[in-house]
Amino acid sequence: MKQESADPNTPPRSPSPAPSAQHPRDDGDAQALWIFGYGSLVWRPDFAYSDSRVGFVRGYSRRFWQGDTFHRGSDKMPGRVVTLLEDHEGCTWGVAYQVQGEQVSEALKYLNVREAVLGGYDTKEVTFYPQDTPDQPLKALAYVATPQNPGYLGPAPEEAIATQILACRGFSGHNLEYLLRLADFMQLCGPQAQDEHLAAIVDAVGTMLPCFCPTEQALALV
Ligand SMILES: N[C@@H](CCC(=O)N[C@@H](CS)C(=O)NCC(=O)O)C(=O)O
Repeated sequence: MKQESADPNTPPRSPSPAPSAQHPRDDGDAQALWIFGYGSLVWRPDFAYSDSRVGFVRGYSRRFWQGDTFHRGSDKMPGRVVTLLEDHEGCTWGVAYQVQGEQVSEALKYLNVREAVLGGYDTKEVTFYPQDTPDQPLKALAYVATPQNPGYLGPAPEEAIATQILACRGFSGHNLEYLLRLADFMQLCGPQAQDEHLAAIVDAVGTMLPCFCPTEQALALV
């Protein structure tokens, strides 16, 4: 191939090595990200993280308004899981997880499947207030199911939601486990963490459970 004649006084310029995926530019900009969980992520993050904080986000309320046909339900009997509803007066307690370096891509890849592909959730940036340092809020990524996603069920009376939860199960387990593990977390957060919607559903489940749990007498008739 004919070489272009170069100026004999100018040495050929060797291209500077571009940063590659294997050797990203080390300009001290280490990747770090906080991920806010307020439903199953509270008790089963299932991704590697470097740090975690209990705390809350303002301007959102948690609602069991997302249908789930995989983790806690089926196509015939969709379960109910939580999403965040924009609510100026709202406050939702959960856990923020810090992922760093390679944990970032691993966590996002995993959550994209678990939350977005299988769950219908979108990502949204929220401001998270750690319980211990509410004066030092953090930017965090949250997975929110909007009314535009096909699995969205929207509002229903808490008694109806409780009935649906009692009747459903999916690949991750019974929908009741999902409800009670979240209620357990809220108990641990202490009296300042209130969620009236969650408490009303737990109360409705407690009222209905005897009807779902046959007595010894009823079992004897089987
Ligand atoms: N995005 C919320 C809710 C997440 C959630 O509950 N997603 C469902 C997908 S429909 C899930 O991962 N379920 C796993 C399980 O139920 O164990 C969170 O941050 O916790």
